[in-house]
Amino acid sequence: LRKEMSPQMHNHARRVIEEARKHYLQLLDTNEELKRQIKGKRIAHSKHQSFHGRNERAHSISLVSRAIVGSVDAMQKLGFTLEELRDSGVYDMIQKEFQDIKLCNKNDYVCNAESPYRTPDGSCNNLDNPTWGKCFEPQRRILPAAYDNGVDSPRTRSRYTNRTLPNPRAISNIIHRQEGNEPIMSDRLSLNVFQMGQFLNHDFIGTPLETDEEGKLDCCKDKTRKECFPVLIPKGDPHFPDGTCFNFVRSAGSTANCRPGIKQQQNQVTSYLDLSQVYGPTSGQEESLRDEGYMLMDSDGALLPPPRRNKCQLINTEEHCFLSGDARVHENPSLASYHTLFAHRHNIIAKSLETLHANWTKERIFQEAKKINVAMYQHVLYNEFFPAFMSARALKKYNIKSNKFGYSNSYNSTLDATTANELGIAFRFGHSMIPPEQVLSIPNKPPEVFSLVPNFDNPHLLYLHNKSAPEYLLRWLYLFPGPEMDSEIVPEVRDHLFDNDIGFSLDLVVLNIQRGRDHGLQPYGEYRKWCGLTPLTERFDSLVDHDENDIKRLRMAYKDPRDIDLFSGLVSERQEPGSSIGKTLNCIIGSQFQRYKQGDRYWYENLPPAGFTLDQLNEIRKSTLAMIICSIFDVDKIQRNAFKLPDQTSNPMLKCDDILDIDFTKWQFSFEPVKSLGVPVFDELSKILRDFGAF
Ligand code: HEM
Ligand SMILES: [Ca+2]
Repeated sequence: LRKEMSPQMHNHARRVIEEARKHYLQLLDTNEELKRQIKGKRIAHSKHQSFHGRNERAHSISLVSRAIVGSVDAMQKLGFTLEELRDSGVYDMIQKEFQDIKLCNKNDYVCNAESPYRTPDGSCNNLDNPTWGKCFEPQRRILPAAYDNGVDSPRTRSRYTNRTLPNPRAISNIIHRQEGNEPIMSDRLSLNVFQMGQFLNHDFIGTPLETDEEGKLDCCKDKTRKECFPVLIPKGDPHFPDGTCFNFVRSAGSTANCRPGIKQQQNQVTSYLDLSQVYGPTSGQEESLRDEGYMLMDSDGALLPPPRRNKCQLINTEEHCFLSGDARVHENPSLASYHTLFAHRHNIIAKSLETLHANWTKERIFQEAKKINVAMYQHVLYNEFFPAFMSARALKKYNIKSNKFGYSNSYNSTLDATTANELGIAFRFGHSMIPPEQVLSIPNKPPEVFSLVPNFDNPHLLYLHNKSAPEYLLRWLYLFPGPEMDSEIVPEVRDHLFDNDIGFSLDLVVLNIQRGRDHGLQPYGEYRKWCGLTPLTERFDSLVDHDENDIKRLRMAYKDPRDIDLFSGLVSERQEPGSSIGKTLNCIIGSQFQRYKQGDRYWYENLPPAGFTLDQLNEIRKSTLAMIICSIFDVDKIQRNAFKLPDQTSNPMLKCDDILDIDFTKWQFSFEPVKSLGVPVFDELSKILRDFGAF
């Protein structure tokens, strides 16, 4: 029976909502972006402020989302269920109250269905749902959220026993501590799996944090603030002194048309695999990274260009930070070398196109080069990267590998490619593959080894050897093995993450576990069920996909296996035969990457005008990471598959001269994007008709 809401209650609801609006808009007092967003209403007492290191738009969206979720929470506290609030018109009242905020009105998309090129922000990829996969939208969920209060507060208790969940640092110490002096190394995979993994995740997810007016919060001081979820370090910690605390700031939310509901975390990058980490996830950012048809580089064309303001750790006044499509670019030097690689690759493609087409506009050169660059990257991911560590069973089940011939015919406009919240935690499995060092591998010289810790957020290594370091870092990434995917995490990120001069640091594992709880994610066992694997019981022998040693550690950390946090459960899983990761991880990764493929209208194997002619597609299909590296650096030899270690029989070293680049003459004839006609016209119609065969 539906609970009726009395008129008094309605009035009360209105007051609660107005209060929420007022409260949060006051917080926005200093927010320039939001002031632009509020039509016709001026907020008083504006104070000029510069916003260090945060995306203003993401912040505005998160504040509006807080006001809306806050209203829902306040009403729920009065004893109404979410269904009752929806059915009794309270949701409509909330939505109306926020209608004048432009951020809440996203129904005005005019999509060009014939455009051969993606939008930078991912809008209009799905023509029926133009915001699917767009940046600043809420993350998708695989399973419903399990917030303590049902609306937005972190999950802190067992849903089975109601006991408080174990402390994340205690879990980290018990399950994720590295036992030996060195991590266990893979005998199959090169470090490129680690580095492509991090580079790739910055393409599909970027979860902004809640911030205060200054853009910095001290949650160890202000423990009770709504934006805070600090982690107290248990007594007797082997690394951190007693009584210390990790400053954990909660993730920011997003609004989805300001529809009232529970908190959903925001994604401030595009979900699609569109190299948004290179080109930027908004048209404004893309514009600032461009040099007409080319990508901007630094003054001698070797490294990425300088940003307007340096915000990374610089140790040398002649050096600068990097302007890139993603602010995380200098997280470690080998990541920056990947960004450099793909920016250079764009320019090589642009040059080839310009040579073929003197009459093309700069815009067309840029867009076509970007389209080819993204296509090659997608091909490398799905045919080299994933097959290197996923199981053959999962590759098949989730339709990961590409067709050998013809178009893929797999686009499904009902499949939402928006990144799942759960993937943002699950894909951190790569944290167990982080090496403790960064190495410059120079031919015929001993390797130059640098500790990782002083190189977080510091681009200095890239400048070494006259800026040839990106090449030497990459040489290290393909010639050397990476740490095995397992539950052990190197102390460089488990004890020394972002170590500063005064010895303050973080534990990446703690962030992973606490982040999952912050997002209200359900525990590991629930995702096993979703994947069709055997459910967990209160007995530890129900962990059938874990080895004895890992079960021992899990048992020490958790009272009940059903409470095991998603990150810890996944990285400690036994590897599926023929794969470097376990069954549940294969399932979560496979199902999302199927969406990135089949839910992307611009997937490179789709029909033109979004895709390519068959001749062009067949060229793209020759792409390998080795080919891309050979085309940019002065490398003599490289193994065929750069994600796997060289092996005389199965993965031989090849001369770069023998690895042919794609043949750009196939772009002699291309779809002409003519907007005024509303349909694409062709450079040479007969050629295209032959390609299509069927037409
Ligand atoms: C030296 C290497 C790396 C460092 C220092 C690093 C550090 C970090 C940090 C500090 C965060 C934010 C944690 C939080 O507050 O919740 C993060 C998030 C993440 N990391 Fe890493 N990471 C590294 C490599 C990798 C690799 C190799 C992968 C995957 C193969 C990966 C996947 C992720 C993912 C998916 C997220 C979530 C991103 C988001 O939601 O915005 N990371 N990492
Ligand atoms: Ca993207």
